[in-house]
Amino acid sequence: MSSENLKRVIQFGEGNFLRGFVDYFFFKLKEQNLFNGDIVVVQPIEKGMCKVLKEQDCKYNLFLRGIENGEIVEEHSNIDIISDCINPYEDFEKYLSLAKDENFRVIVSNTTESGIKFDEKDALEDKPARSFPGKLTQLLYERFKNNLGGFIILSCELIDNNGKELEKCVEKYIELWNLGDKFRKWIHEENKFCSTLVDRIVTGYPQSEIELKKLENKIGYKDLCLDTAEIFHQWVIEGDFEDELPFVKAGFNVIWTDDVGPYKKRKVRILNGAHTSMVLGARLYGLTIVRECLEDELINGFIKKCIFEEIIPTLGNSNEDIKFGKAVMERFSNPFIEHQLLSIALNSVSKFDVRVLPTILEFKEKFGNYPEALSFSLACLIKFYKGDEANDSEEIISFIRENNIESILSNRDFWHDDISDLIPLVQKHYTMIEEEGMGDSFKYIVGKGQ
Ligand SMILES: NC(=O)c1ccc[n+]([C@@H]2O[C@H](COP(=O)([O-])OP(=O)(O)OC[C@H]3O[C@@H](n4cnc5c(N)ncnc54)[C@H](O)[C@@H]3O)[C@@H](O)[C@H]2O)c1
Ligand SMILES: O=P(O)(O)OC[C@@H](O)[C@@H](O)[C@H](O)[C@H](O)CO
Repeated sequence: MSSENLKRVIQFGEGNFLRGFVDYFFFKLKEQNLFNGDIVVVQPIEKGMCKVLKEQDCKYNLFLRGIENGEIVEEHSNIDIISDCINPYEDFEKYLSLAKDENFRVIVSNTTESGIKFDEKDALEDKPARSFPGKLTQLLYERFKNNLGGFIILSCELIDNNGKELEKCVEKYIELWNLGDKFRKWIHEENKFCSTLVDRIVTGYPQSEIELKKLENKIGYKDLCLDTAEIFHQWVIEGDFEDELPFVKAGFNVIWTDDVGPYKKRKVRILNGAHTSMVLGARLYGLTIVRECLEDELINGFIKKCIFEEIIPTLGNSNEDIKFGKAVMERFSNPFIEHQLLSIALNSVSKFDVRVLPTILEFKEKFGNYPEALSFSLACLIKFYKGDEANDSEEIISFIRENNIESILSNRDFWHDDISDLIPLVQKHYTMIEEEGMGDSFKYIVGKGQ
């Protein structure tokens, strides 16, 4: 393999997750001489970390820590796989010129759940288009006009069918901007939009001063892009590009598959579902990080009830689900990771709608009654949003603050379904929280059914 460093990957997003996951994968691949390229990062929105990253030569430290097979594993890498960071709002021509470099072969993105959206106000002449798919279409069109090959596009956003949804948005821009059938054909024949599922708890820049100082002492200087994460990782990718991207050969837990769906459902329902159903109540109860929840007997019992008595039975109780559930309990107990409840609590209404509510409704269908712990977590969500720590859109927060349980649960913009049948149970739990407090309420919920 040539020692020349080619620019091979264009990465939309410079956030903690991509730096703690995808960039680490490519860094390791290159270390093993299985990949001879660098990554160029594109900042997808106007404000971001590109300037800071560039100021430190696009290098940063990543600390991975956890327990594997009963052993403590700690890994520190000084990641230097990024060769440039481009802010298309400041240098659109440089951004567009990426399309002309034939060595680029891979596009990766993680633009959060809000990123893969079509915006009809975008124009081809915008410098740049506002949305991420708009920017991507501008780049792909430029590449097509230069008669070059297409890309393997790996979407990491935590939405259903991320790759297909991104392709649909590009299709809409082809219509809106009249880019023609030849380009459409090139898009579908030369490019592969892969849906993927990512899994790694990335806790980012340390929030506690003690933790920060400890890590800074290890590296001996201040790194504003310092990143922390667990050791565990899984990347399930639709397609098979192992020949070009030999992640499995490099020892990564990567699964090339025809269908990401079942893996995603398991991960979102169990891991993200457990996070979202536990953090708001645990925060009201006075805890700060995930590990404390596992160490607290009451909250530990609550999480177990959510995962093993409500979520996994709804999924069908397969051995794989049970194994994953047990692994999640271990991952949450990771003694090295400080995962802030408030960071998980961000935008909880939309997370609850996608990660928890489907289990509540399917449980009722399957077993005839609503799951006690998950329904209780909906009462906790409402109580939390009525307090002063909620972090969500102004519209959502004020609606919950100003309305009663009945109106909140009848709001179809939040829940996308008729969940009015849940009103009496959630009302009962909400009243219990108000009258008995969080501790006794958790005791009641955890004790029920034993
Ligand atoms: N942190 C984790 O443990 C973890 C694990 C798996 C998946 N994820 C997912 O990754 C996403 C990013 O997490 P993070 O920790 O890197 O957050 P972050 O805040 O560090 O980074 C967010 C990134 O998204 C971009 N972005 C934000 N809003 C956007 C928009 N409207 N359009 C385009 N781009 C936008 C930002 O520019 C930035 O690059 C989250 O949505 C999360 O669901 C996170
Ligand atoms: O990243 P969010 O805010 O969408 O969700 C919070 C956590 O549930 C999430 O980050 C998990 O830690 C992650 O999805 C694990 O792979």
